[in-house]
Amino acid sequence: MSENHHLSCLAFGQAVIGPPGSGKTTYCFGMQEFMSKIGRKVAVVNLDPANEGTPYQCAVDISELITLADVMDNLKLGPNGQVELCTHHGALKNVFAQLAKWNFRLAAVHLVDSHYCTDPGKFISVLCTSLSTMLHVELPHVNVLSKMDLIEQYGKLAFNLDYYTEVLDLSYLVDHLAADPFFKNYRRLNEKLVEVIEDYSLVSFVPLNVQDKDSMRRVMQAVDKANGYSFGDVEQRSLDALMSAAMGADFHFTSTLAVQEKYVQPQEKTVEQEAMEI
Ligand SMILES: Nc1nc2c(ncn2[C@@H]2O[C@H](COP(=O)(O)OP(=O)(O)OP(=O)(O)O)[C@@H](O)[C@H]2O)c(=O)[nH]1
Repeated sequence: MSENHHLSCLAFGQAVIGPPGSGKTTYCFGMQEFMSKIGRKVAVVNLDPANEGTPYQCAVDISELITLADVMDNLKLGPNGQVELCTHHGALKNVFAQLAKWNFRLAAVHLVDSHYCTDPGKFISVLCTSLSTMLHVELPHVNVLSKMDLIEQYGKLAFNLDYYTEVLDLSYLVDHLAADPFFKNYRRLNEKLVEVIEDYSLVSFVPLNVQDKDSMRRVMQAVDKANGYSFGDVEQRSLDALMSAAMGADFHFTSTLAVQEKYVQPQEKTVEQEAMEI
């Protein structure tokens, strides 16, 4: 997405991937705006022919070359299959490998809807998809929990936010799931799945709310670290100026606890907890 002036032969980029509706278009639009504001040269390339009427300024749009209808007709495919492109199919991986040959330093930015954290079964499945995407696309990788402002839209979190972002001891998640009579019979399967995730020890998440500049900065810096982009003094000064104008002194997205306090409703205390505090 962005160019580094000091290394004219290199370009740095984010390969934004994730399931349908996870917020990729919104993220590209927000990141383009955010980076432009701090003086970074940005070009967004749309590689999804099904993506119509993108809100961001597109430097290259694949739908000018091929449409979804053409692909479906020629290859006898249905309209779905977005996730498999990242977990199984070779096409996307080949595109990234070619871009690497052309000196693009890419990091994958994998977005998943944060409300999956409120359902332990879905969260295990998100962990599996994230891990197989990381292993398949073979790029430096940043997993992002998108739409933080909607995290508890469909239910409450059973654990603190850092439990989900840091992917801490998953046995608690399995226990929690086993308490549900529907999932009781699948305990062994879930234990094995989380064992694979823990053995690799690769998956963690950065929380994101695209409306929040501090949150965008945190994701941008995680991606910069992943793809090796380093910026100069001028950009740092623009970033400092933007951030000081953007947020109150009391809130920083760098702390997961602060993010939790902002977006997660406090748990109701039990009588025992109230008594302990007294
Ligand atoms: N509240 C809130 N809504 C968001 C956020 N990010 C995305 N959305 C909404 O989520 C919906 C899906 O977002 P998109 O950006 O279109 O998702 P996508 O991954 O590009 O979707 P596909 O192109 O269908 O794969 C839209 O209605 C967005 O407005 C966010 O941080 N907060």
